[in-house]
Amino acid sequence: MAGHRIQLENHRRLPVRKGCSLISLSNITLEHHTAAGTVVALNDISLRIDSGEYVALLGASGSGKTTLLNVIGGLVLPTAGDVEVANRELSVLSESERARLRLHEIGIVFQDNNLIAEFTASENVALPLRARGWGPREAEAAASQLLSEFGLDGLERRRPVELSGGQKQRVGIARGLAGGRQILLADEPTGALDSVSSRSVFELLQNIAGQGVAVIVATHDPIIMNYASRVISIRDGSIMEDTVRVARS
Ligand SMILES: Nc1ncnc2c1ncn2[C@@H]1O[C@H](COP(=O)(O)OP(=O)(O)OP(=O)(O)O)[C@@H](O)[C@H]1O
Repeated sequence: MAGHRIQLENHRRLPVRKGCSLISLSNITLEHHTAAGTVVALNDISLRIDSGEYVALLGASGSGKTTLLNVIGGLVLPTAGDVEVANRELSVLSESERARLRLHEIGIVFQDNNLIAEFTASENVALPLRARGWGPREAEAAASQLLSEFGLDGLERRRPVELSGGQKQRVGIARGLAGGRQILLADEPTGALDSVSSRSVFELLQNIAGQGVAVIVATHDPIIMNYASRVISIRDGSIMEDTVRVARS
């Protein structure tokens, strides 16, 4: 589906404006205390990410990429430092308030896409909308619209097992954005894909960022360098390099 330009008709158009701070991390440290000693997963990370940015987090295995996504998504709280996401300071929110913030503002996409096997593509995408209290018809209509914008016309009623790896990832991304979330976090979204499907997914994410969403992708896949607008290299829990770049795609 390379070259398919999404319009995100169904996406909140405003107030998502390019260049507004959506994520702000100040002096974040995250330590794990294990029987074998303390592991410093993140070490004094400060970072601001704006709407419309397409950020690639690159680093070796164990460098802290997933931990950083988890901190931004409010799935774990840091040992020290402040995290502000979509104008909310995460440390003062309860776990359920953070879950609610994710439901409204933060989509998360994983390597194995985490789609519910028994649900159709549109039911999977409708899930977060139903959780937000949308009626079934309204949610499924919005889901179908989003799937169509993502080049999945005609596949709405298929179950995950009846979709290719790339199609499943598109469904997962559509679910991540359903309802107009402003932030999309993706952890190795192309880890299980061939290079053609990987390009297509990275291009889709580029288009999504072009609509004002802040897209942050943790990956080992160098193909992302052709698409991301900013590359952050992490080593041993610290930012080694943070480069804003012009995508070449
Ligand atoms: N629950 C935990 N307990 C102890 N150490 C942990 C825990 N979770 C992660 N770590 C450690 O924190 C560090 C960062 O892990 P993280 O999963 O963020 O790395 P990563 O860059 O995402 O790796 P990969 O590319 O392999 O997914 C690693 O040293 C890891 O072993």
